[in-house]
Amino acid sequence: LFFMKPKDSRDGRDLPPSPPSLPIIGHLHLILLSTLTHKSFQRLSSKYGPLLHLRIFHVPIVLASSASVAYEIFRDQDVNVSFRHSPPIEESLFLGSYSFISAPYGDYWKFMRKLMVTKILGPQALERSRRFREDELDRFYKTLLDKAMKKESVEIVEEAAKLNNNTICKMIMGRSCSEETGEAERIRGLVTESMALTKKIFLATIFHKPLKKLGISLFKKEIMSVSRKFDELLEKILVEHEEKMEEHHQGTDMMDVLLEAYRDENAEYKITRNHIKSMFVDLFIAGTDTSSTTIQWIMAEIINHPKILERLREEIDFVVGKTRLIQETDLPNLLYLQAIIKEGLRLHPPGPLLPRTVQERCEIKGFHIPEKTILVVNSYAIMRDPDFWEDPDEFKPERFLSISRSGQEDEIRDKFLKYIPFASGRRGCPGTNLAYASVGTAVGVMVQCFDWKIEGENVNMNEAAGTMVLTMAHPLKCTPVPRTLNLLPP
Ligand code: HEM
Repeated sequence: LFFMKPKDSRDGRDLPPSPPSLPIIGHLHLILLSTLTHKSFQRLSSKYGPLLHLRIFHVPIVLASSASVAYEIFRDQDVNVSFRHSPPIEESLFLGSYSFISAPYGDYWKFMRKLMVTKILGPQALERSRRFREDELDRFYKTLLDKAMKKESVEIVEEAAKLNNNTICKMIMGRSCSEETGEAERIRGLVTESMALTKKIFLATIFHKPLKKLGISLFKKEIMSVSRKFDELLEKILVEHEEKMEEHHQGTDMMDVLLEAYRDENAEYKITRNHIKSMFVDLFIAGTDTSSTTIQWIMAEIINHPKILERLREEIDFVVGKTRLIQETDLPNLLYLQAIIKEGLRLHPPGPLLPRTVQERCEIKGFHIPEKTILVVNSYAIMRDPDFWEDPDEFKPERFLSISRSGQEDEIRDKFLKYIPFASGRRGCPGTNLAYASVGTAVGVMVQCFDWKIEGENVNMNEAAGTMVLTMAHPLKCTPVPRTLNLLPP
């Protein structure tokens, strides 16, 4: 009975297979087997199959965990799975109804995505904002140098978060967040508070409908408090930009781009001030911790693999030399560094689970998926699948040197998608280019300019439980020792 294929009660068609469940809680006990949800899901899929139908209390979930299932989902059902569950607190700027991340696939999402790809995060826009990032990278290097001179240890994720946060601030506002007035600190604090809330929001999203009927609104107070603090800060920045626009100042930062769209009477979609503010909250949430945790994991892997570190340093010394700091424009010539970043993201994707909603009933791998089902793609399991990856749990950047540049096209032709740290399809990450640039230059500077001392033999690579972004259980702490370089002033 346990292994009988469950049927959709309405029309008797086959749902994907389902592991044994318990009354009331469904499969919750299986998901709680590990405190790391992606690992519980990985275990379930290796035991019961790559496409499963699960249930947590009354909520049905379809779990996808193989490269060929991912291919079918992102190629054949892309629009149909380009939806997320509606947000629990509509009026919040933070993952509420103004948010681009929470937006359903529709006119608003399409308008913003186009703006983002053409004017904010696309290659040409990134070229225009390159100098903002160079300034911040220089500041990052100087902070590390200062720590090195004082022989102080550095918590890598913390410094990387400051770098990414300041970079995004600068790209949004066209100026640095002021450390003196506490602006930078406030933004960092808000991002940390928001990240701590994302898991709660995910739970609230799943359970808010039945609870709302009982008059219970999960975590509303906490979510609205963060939203109000963001609102206050972003309104100030917005007004600052409007005043500059009135003085006919021609700005090039993200706020200028969105204000122009806001004032455009003929725009395809009329955005509001709340849309603008919410978009920046989205960028902070989606772009800060993801990149910082990736930098941390990659540094940990490199420190644990001295031969890889040595080879990377040789490459950087050869391509960049010892008289200037690595820059974004060097990255296309640093193939081993690129391979290291890809391998780091394969083993440690910051978003190991990709939650979507299936909008209309459809078929995947011949199984019936009812409308409005939550779909979870386990990118962690897919990128460690032993059927597709040799030594799947080993850090071996060389594997990406042998994969052709058109790796993803080959995958698509062969009808599988085995490398998806940035997801795929329409709702895939629009910040991919920025992420590769930020992670590449940060890791590059740390390897080019410093040796790293750790306490003990090896870095502990355990994953932290209870976070939405996959991060280290024991944050990497190490002491930089400056290398002998002859850096000329920029
Ligand atoms: C290593 C760094 C990063 C990784 C691994 C990453 C990964 C992802 C993934 C997997 C998704 C899609 C989730 C899904 O399919 O449901 C996503 C979405 C998104 N990412 Fe990134 N991301 C990174 C950095 C960034 C950066 C730097 C930005 C921009 C500043 C950014 C902006 C976004 C946005 C706005 C979305 C939502 C897209 C939508 O809903 O249409 N990400 N990211």
